[in-house]
Amino acid sequence: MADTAQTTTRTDPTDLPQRSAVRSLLRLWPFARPVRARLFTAAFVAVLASCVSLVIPLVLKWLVDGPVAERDPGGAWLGGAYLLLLGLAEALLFGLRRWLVARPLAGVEAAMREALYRHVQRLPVSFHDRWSSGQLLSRGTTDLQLLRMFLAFPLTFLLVNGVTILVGGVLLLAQRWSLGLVLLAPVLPLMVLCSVFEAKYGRAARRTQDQLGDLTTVVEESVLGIRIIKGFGRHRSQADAFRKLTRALRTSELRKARLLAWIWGCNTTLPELAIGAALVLGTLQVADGALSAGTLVAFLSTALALRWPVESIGFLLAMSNEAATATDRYFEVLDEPAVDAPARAAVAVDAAATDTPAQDATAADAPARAAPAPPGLVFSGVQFRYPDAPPDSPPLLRDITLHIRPGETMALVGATGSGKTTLTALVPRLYDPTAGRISLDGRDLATLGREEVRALVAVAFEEPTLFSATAAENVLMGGEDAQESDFRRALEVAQADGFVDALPEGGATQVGEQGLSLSGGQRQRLALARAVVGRPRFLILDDPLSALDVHTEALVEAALRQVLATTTALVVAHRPSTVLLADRVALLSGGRITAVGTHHALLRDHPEYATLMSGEGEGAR
Ligand SMILES: Nc1ncnc2c1ncn2[C@@H]1O[C@H](COP(=O)(O)OP(=O)(O)OP(=O)(O)O)[C@@H](O)[C@H]1O
Repeated sequence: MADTAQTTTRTDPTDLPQRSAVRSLLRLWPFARPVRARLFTAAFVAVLASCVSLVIPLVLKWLVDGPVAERDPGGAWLGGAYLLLLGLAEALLFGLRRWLVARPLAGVEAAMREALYRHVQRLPVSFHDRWSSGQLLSRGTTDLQLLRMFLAFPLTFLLVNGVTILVGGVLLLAQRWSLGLVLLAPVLPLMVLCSVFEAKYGRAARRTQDQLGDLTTVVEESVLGIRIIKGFGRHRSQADAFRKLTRALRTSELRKARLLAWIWGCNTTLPELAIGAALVLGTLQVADGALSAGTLVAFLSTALALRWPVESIGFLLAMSNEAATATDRYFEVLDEPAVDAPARAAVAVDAAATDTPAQDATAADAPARAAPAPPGLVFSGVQFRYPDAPPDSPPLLRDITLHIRPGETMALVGATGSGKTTLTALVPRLYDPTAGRISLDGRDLATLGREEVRALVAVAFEEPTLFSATAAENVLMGGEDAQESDFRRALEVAQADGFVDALPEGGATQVGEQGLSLSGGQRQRLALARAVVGRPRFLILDDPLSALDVHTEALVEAALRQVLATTTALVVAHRPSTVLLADRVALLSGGRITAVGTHHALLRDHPEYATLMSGEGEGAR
């Protein structure tokens, strides 16, 4: 996880490339496009409402210079009625705007969340190795909420305020240009201050949102690892880690608040000073008889009507910046290439990027490409290095050449950390080899799409992962078209039928988050049932019986033997009992397959294998 800090927890936003908030926000267009008609109508309605508010000072001018000056009560009532109607119209228009955007924007948020979730499912495992779950969670929740709020509020109001300030400025200049110039004097300095604010706030927002992601990771790990935390009494250290992050987040939030207070202060003070100066000048002009009282009232009412649009600009810019940061964070995930497509071209590129001289990789590949691969599961000159491994380290797997014939079961044996799990992970294309080729019944794995691979290959890992669903749903995940009879057969193979039937609602019983309401052995048996339910052509089992007691292991092995007889299987084995399920055994050592043969032949001829099987090698772990 060393890279996580670099890739996903960018707590130093100065490392980030300079970005334009507008360019970032424009990337939202494809999602906002379907509701563009509503968005534009809502913006138009809001502009209209704002312009209505600017008519109010003009009615006031008419009222003061007309009915009030002429002491005409009928006119004054009429003026009052006009003002009431205008106020009502403004309120109704703003209400209409809100109604227009609320529902479609909830839809935009849902569509973006769905797109993110779908994409995350399709991303390679190497992506998930690098990214912490908290960073993904915060992008799918808080960041998307920020985006919905931006589309609902700041996006419209930046436009509305801009138009209001423009129209108001023209009205001010038209009413009394000299006073208008006094009022508009702060516009330029405010624009400069706002652009400085925007740059600073953008960095602060990025830092905060990344820290929120880190915090989510800690909370999630604490919840999932609550048994370990309690078991080892790690409450205090966990709480310390949490407190450290919350303090860092608090510091960043305070910085944002300080910046906001600063721009809010400037946006309030400078216009207030200008209004004060205009009031003094205007009063002097009224006293000199150069200006009517009605014009001064209208002028000042217009100026006051412009106060909120000017003051709120800092706040709207802050929200827009947070939305731009949220957009960047969202697209950082969405821009990652998925692995649906066949990877043959990628393999060629990756091979060139490895430490192995290009001609070596090509040499290893060449025969495999020239001759069609035989049926079964074939590894030809396969090389693999984890993407985040140090660049000067040798590949974890080198020149793996192995042929598992159709219907054959091959056990894979090797010391801890020798790369057995990694080798098996290449078959369902959780990772792609950095060189060489794997073929399934003569078809190059790298030319198969994800769906095709899933249809051919099933896996059960040493660490069984279950989902918060029913026992049956967990098992049936292994075969889309599986029937009730397949389900029963899979349970029998995994010796899971007894305990599943004894659950309160049988197969329909919820197994709890990650299946934690079941024992380790029960989870492992359900995972095994999931692997065999779809009658896969190729079966990959990574030490699937490790959590079972000796008696259950013997029963599962007996049933598994029948399944293995009809499929081509690669089984990672640590114990002789599992090895005996296999027709032949491959010994993985130093990143290579150093021996292939029957269990007894290897025991006789290979001291390393004999040591591993005797359990002495395990002591070296
Ligand atoms: N996602 C990863 N990124 C980088 N290195 C990894 C990753 N997963 C495993 N490794 C490294 O690859 C090596 C082989 O790991 P692997 O899990 O394949 O071994 P194994 O033979 O299955 O071990 P065991 O028998 O203990 O299960 C280890 O040194 C491990 O640290």
